[in-house]
Amino acid sequence: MIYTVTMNPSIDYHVWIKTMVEGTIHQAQKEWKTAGGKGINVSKVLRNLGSVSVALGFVGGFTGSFIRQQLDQDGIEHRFIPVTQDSRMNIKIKAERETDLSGVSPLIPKVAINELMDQLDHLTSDDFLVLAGSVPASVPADIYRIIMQRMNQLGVRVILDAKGAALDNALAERPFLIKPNHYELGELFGASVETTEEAVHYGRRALDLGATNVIVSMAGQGAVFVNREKAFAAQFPKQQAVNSIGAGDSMVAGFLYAYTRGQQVKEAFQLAVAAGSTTAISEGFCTPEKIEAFLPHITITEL
Ligand SMILES: Nc1ncnc2c1ncn2[C@@H]1O[C@H](COP(=O)(O)OP(=O)(O)O)[C@@H](O)[C@H]1O
Ligand SMILES: O=P(O)(O)OC[C@H]1O[C@](O)(COP(=O)(O)O)[C@@H](O)[C@@H]1O
Repeated sequence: MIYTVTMNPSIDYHVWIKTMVEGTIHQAQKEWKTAGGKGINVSKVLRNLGSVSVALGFVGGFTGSFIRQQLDQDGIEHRFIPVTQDSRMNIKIKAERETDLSGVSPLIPKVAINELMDQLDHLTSDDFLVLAGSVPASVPADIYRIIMQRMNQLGVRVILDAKGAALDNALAERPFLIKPNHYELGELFGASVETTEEAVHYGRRALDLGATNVIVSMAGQGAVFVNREKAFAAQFPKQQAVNSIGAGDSMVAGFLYAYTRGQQVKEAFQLAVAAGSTTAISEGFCTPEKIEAFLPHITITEL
């Protein structure tokens, strides 16, 4: 089974305006509201692709009820732990450029964290665990490292999609896969990662720090995959992004979907790129049909 953990779920409020002018009132042209947060997005894309997963994490208040309802409607099993304060709302303003405003996280009491740990202690070596997204301020900053230490004892493979300290301090626990974007990878090493060569170089340094497989996403410029045996670069024709929110999460889901069906890392990487790109260039998340149509446009080069 695949489990996803979203420590900090959200309602993502996507709103389209013509032009953003600071200090003025804007009339929205279009809007939509979805249950968000990186682990939840991974569960949604896995569901689109036909894979079952269980979504875990903390939700609370009226926003938390919305998140639960949406997952119920989508047919995604969830075992969220309730907290008292409202789950956050993240605003995604789409004008000439995209501007994000991430809301304040609810307080997560220690008892809720212990409950999550109890849930995770039931996982087995057949399971994959996705730890994705930010960690609320009230949760220990090294929670991913702590969870991974426990998962290593159980033989659970962990996919870690985090940045900053949450990524840095968990790498030594040997995540099965990490998927930083090129900024996040650069931040890890205090470097700038702009080119394929730099992505491969710093991706390999992440292997030295403990990661088993690394995908470096580079938005519209492509992506890179490295592990101890292989290195690949993915290229695709330049496209206008329509909605890049969840593109990275779609990559994680695409890789997992293919890998858990026995595909080799090269094919899993290609599917990851197709999933990320078709999410980025469409309004909703990727679908199997869109992925199928996009796959032939991806060139994978072994480096
Ligand atoms: N403009 C675009 N055209 C095509 N694919 C895109 C575009 N922007 C993002 N993608 C796809 O989505 C993936 C993840 O995007 P990226 O922005 O790097 O990740 P994140 O959402 O984690 O920041 C990229 O590797 C690529 O496959
Ligand atoms: O937990 P974080 O890092 O604040 O990210 C949460 C946000 O990221 C998203 O999961 C989108 O992530 P990506 O665009 O990186 O795939 C949104 O749904 C959510 O609002």
